[in-house]
Amino acid sequence: MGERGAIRLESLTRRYGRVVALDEVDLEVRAGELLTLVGPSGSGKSTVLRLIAGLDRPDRGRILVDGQDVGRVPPHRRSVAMVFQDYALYPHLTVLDNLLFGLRVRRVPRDEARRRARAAADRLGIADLLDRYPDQTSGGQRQRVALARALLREPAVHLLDEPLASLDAPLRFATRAELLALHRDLGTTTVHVTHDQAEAMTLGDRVAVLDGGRVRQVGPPQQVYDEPADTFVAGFLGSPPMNLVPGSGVLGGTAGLILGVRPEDLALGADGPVEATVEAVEALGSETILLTRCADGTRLTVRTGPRPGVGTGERVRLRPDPARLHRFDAETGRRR
Ligand SMILES: Nc1ncnc2c1ncn2[C@@H]1O[C@H](COP(=O)(O)OP(=O)(O)OP(=O)(O)O)[C@@H](O)[C@H]1O
Repeated sequence: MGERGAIRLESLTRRYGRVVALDEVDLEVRAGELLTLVGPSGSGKSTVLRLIAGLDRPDRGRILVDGQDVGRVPPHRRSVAMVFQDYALYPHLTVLDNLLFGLRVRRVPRDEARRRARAAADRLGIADLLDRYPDQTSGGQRQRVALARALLREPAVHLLDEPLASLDAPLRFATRAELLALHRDLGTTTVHVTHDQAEAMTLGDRVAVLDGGRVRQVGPPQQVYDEPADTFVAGFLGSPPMNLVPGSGVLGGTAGLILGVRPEDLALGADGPVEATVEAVEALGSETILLTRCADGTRLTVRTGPRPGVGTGERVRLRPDPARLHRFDAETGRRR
């Protein structure tokens, strides 16, 4: 476990006409690691997965799996299983036959194939659905079937393209925990694409942030959150995003700088140095988001506890945590 499936992308470039989907991407996924890939729509996340799976070819650059250049290896020969958001199950086959399909193709003996399919179905809690057709199951169940099918291939690499995106919130939460447990047990190298902030923060050993076909930052999620490499990452990871204010504005600093402070690092208090007016209050139950505006027009988002006791139109004073102020270069956006 955990010894195979190391991936190395070297200067990977993919253009579609004039669109540069990936621009000289260098990225390493360690054997046994779960890496989450996040970024806005169109940033190139799916393209990374398709190239690793061999479903598409790069214009430039190399893909190494366990040190071997897989550029000329066809998809079915790559030890890679991909799970899509839309499951891609065969509608005319039962759940069991969907699970058996890949094993049959690989000529696994019938009894062994059935035994393995049942074991995977048990593992994912779908053992009582084996005789149903995909359209007789729920979205969450279908997702589990797709995951079970990927498991059965026992690949060196799992590629998951937003596998939880179509699940409702409670199911998503439960399935996320299951995915994590599964990864811990199997130790299969996994690249997980997501839009979801919570998945980005909790699922991976490391997170890679992609924007415009370039890797902006790679690191353990908490580290990327605490020390974003540039204003893009600062604004992308975290919800609501970090407040970014030009230097010499309400957060201090000097011209040529952009200062950043996360909503949870702005405390409400009578002696706070920043004065603002509350424009909107979002009570989320466990916490409250205040949208405020300073006299110079700067908008600051504040995250505070439930029932903060302030309403729309009220004046508040805010104290930024000085230890949690971020400084970026106004010109390059890079962290300073
Ligand atoms: N087959 C294709 N033909 C033309 N353009 C494409 C093709 N596939 C992807 N692109 C373009 O390449 C860019 C990257 O696409 P990709 O699907 O990798 O983004 P993504 O980050 O996965 O987006 P999303 O989060 O919306 O799925 C986009 O601008 C997209 O429009």
